[in-house]
Amino acid sequence: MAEKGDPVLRLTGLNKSFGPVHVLHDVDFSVRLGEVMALVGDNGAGKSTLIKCIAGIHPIDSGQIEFEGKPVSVDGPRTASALGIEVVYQDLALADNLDIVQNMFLGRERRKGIVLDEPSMEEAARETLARLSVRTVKSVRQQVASLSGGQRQTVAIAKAALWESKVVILDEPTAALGVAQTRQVLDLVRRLADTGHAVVLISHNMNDVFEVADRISALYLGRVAADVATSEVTHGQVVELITAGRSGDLGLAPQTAAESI
Ligand SMILES: Nc1ncnc2c1ncn2[C@@H]1O[C@H](COP(=O)(O)OP(=O)(O)OP(=O)(O)O)[C@@H](O)[C@H]1O
Repeated sequence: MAEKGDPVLRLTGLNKSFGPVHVLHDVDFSVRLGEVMALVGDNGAGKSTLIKCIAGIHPIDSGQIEFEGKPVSVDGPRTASALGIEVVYQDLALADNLDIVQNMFLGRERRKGIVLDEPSMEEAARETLARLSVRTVKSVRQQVASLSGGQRQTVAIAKAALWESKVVILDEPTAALGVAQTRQVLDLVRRLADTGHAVVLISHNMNDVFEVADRISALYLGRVAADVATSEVTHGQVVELITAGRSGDLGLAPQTAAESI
């Protein structure tokens, strides 16, 4: 049984090209249970490509993916889900015309015989929201169309946490939110890690990153420019890593700072 602090997902020497375009170069990346790992990088650095490789959407060209210490082949989104990897994409993929319970169980409904087991799904949805201390949602039977941006993000994150997931990848979860809603979502991101998940947070917002991340992995033109503890770097250094692939006063050569776990 994996425990908090254990490496759960580890990628080594990952390469990915689209035709002649070599997007990811020998990428090493890992995340542990109980930690928030920020994945940062400029537009086009390869963040989305990397998470899509983890989520089984893009096949990798070379490299290794280990899950709970064992090499795995993530050959499709179902394989990723079965391992316990969930991705919350920016568009959230929630159905407006359905309520929170229906959204959280969409495509994975529980049945009792031939009918849907509504009480059990409702209870599980409520429990998950309570476990994550979500108080902003009044009723789990509320239509998603009636929720604010922050509440929608909360539901999408709780949905990812519902499925015995171990790794939850969040793509810019605060991008469209105001100050108060950002605060709620960041608190939720932290609680997700504190309740034992490994969280990967893609963000362009340095305040968010410094507020919730334990570690930062910076991608620059498809290469890992640094993999460092948040406490060991400044905002300015991370901005340099993102924009120049290195930070003079940090003294890190690409990938030499990657922690071995
Ligand atoms: N399906 C594809 N076919 C060809 N090239 C692609 C494909 N997907 C991504 N790329 C290229 O890969 C590079 C990395 O893109 P990616 O979307 O992974 O970056 P990103 O770091 O997520 O950027 P952003 O912050 O803008 O979302 C870009 O040059 C992009 O044009």
